[in-house]
Amino acid sequence: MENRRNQVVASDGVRAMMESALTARDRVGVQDFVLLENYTSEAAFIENLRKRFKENLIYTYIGSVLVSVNPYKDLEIYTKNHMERYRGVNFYEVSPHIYAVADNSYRSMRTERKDQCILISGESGAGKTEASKKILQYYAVTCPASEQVQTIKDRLLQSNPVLEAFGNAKTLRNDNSSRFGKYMDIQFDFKVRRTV
Ligand SMILES: Nc1ncnc2c1ncn2[C@@H]1O[C@H](COP(=O)(O)OP(=O)(O)OP(=O)(O)O)[C@@H](O)[C@H]1O
Repeated sequence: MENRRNQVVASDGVRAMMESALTARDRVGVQDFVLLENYTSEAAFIENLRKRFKENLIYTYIGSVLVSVNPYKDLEIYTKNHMERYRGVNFYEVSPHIYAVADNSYRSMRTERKDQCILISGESGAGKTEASKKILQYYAVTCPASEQVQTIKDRLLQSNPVLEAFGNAKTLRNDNSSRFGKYMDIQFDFKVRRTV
C-alpha cells in the first residue's frame, strides 16, 4: 500500500515536472526548430521565433544552423561568464548562442585538423557585422596567445572602427550599414594549445 502511494506520488511529481516543462515550452518555444511538431509550417516557425524573441531569446537552432534575431538593445549575454559557459561544451548542452557556433568551429578545426568556415548571411540590419564581432571577441578571450599574438588580436578588434569609418554609411535600414562585403581569415598556430 505504502509502495503504491509512493508510486502515485512519484507519478504526480513527474506529471508536475512535465506540465511545467510544457508550460515553459509554451512560453519560450523550442530552442531548435527541428523540435517543432509542425516543423514544415512557416507560421509555426515564425510563432516560435516570436515567442523566443519576447523572452529576449534571440538565438534558435535549426540543427547546426543558428538563427539570430536582432534585439536592437544590449542584452547581458556576451559577458566573460557567458564565454566560459560555452567553452569546450557540446553544441546542444547549452542554450543556442553565437559563442556555441564559434566554439564548435574551433574544436572541429582542432579535432578534424581542417579549416572551418562560418557563413553569416541576412538582410541589411540583421546583425551580421555584430555577429562577426562577437565571434572575434570570443576567440580573443578564449584562445591562448603569446604576447605577440595578443597584440595582433587587439589590433584586429580595433581595426573594425577604422574599416567602418571608411566603409559604412547610414541607410534607411541601418544607421551603421557596411557598404562592403567582409571576408575574415583567422589563422591559428597549432603549437599554442587551449585546454578544452
Ligand atoms: N546582437 C546584438 N545585440 C544588440 N544589438 C545588435 C545586435 N546585433 C545588431 N545589433 C544592432 O543592430 C545594428 C545593425 O547591426 P549590423 O550592423 O550588424 O547589421 P548588418 O547585418 O551587418 O547590416 P548591413 O548589411 O547593413 O551592414 C547594430 O549597429 C546594433 O545597434
